[in-house]
Amino acid sequence: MNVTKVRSSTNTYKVYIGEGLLEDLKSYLPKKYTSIMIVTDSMAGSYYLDKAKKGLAGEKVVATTIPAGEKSKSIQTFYNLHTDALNYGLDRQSLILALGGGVVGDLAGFVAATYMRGIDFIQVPTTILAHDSSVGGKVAINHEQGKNMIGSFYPPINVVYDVSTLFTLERKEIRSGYAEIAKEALIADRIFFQSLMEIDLFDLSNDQLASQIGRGVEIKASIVEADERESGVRKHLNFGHTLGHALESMLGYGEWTHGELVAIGMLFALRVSEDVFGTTLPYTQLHSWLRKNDYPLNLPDFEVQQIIEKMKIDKKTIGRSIQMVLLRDVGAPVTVQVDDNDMVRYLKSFMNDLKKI
Ligand SMILES: NC(=O)c1ccc[n+]([C@@H]2O[C@H](COP(=O)([O-])OP(=O)(O)OC[C@H]3O[C@@H](n4cnc5c(N)ncnc54)[C@H](O)[C@@H]3O)[C@@H](O)[C@H]2O)c1
Ligand SMILES: O=C(O)C(=O)C[C@@H](O)[C@H](O)[C@H](O)COP(=O)(O)O
Ligand SMILES: [Zn+2]
Repeated sequence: MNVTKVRSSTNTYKVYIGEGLLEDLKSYLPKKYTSIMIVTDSMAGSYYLDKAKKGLAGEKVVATTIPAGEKSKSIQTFYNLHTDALNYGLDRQSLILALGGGVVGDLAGFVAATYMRGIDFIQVPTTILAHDSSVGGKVAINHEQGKNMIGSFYPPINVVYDVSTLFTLERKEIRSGYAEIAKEALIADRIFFQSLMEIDLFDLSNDQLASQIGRGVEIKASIVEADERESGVRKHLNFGHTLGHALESMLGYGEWTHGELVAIGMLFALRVSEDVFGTTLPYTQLHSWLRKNDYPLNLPDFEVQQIIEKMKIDKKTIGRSIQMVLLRDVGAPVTVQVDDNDMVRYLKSFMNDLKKI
């Protein structure tokens, strides 16, 4: 088992990564709770809820299941979970346990952050992408107008990542998770990035998967420890997200996965970086790898001005000015303000390039 410690302003928590951890889930709880409410979704729950309950044998456990998918990161589901917590009689000594991917983790974490002004929660991620979402304490729900617009920084008390859950993931979810791993590599580790570009996502060994997730978690943990509240370097974890989040919201949440759109956002950010810094970056290499692994790159036609308006609804925006995370080089990210006129030009040229290949 691999254990990474993450220091936050309110607590230090551990990220346990290993196989079969669900079977002994209880041993990762730091104390006795009056009750535990497991929040899961219809897909993750169908595979792993019974296992998680068994791993908590002897505890007072209740469970609530939300519909699978990004649309559940909504104010309505958030409210329903508060109602469930009240109906189940959760008190300030209760625990919320998020069993699922980033949707469950972000949503249940935000419920924990707000229920009775905050109760403990534990992340039990079951997707590859959730190596990113379960670490760092960003919890949120979406607003119709923008991603993660309603939320908080609220660290978990621990993260228990049973990687044996990952073998039931659908292909598009493997792709989605690996887009965030590629992001971590691009902003922090050139050698890691090159090694990723050699893998076939649908022919991964257990060891490859565990070590690549482990490296992703290391990178994420070191950045969030340095800048928990995103006043500086944490913005780099948003590489690819300025466009990615805009597209997610324009496409209506859930038709495309988060990672698929972050992947397109990263290609765009590489193109803009090349222009801004007059350099050559691995755009073509990333593009070929995305194609080889069947990432969808066929965006519908959007008005460039509409995309720009959406990009402005971003937490990095200052005034009305778009801030993008760019790369001076692989492993050398920097946040840069991009002028609207330049953005029109960049987007038009990028959308044309995407159509050509
Ligand atoms: N808080 C953060 O720092 C952070 C970081 C990255 C992404 N996010 C958020 O995470 C969300 C995306 O997370 P996600 O990609 O995990 O999506 P998700 O939670 O919707 O999971 C993807 C799909 O996989 C299913 N699933 C989950 N575990 C499974 C398993 N083991 N086997 C089979 N199917 C399984 C789910 O039911 C769902 O249908 C987005 O909302 C994104 O904004 C947050
Ligand atoms: O942890 C972070 O910081 C990130 O930016 C990680 C991103 O992968 C993630 O999608 C995050 O939820 C985006 O945050 P937001 O503040 O742009 O909503
Ligand atoms: Zn992300």
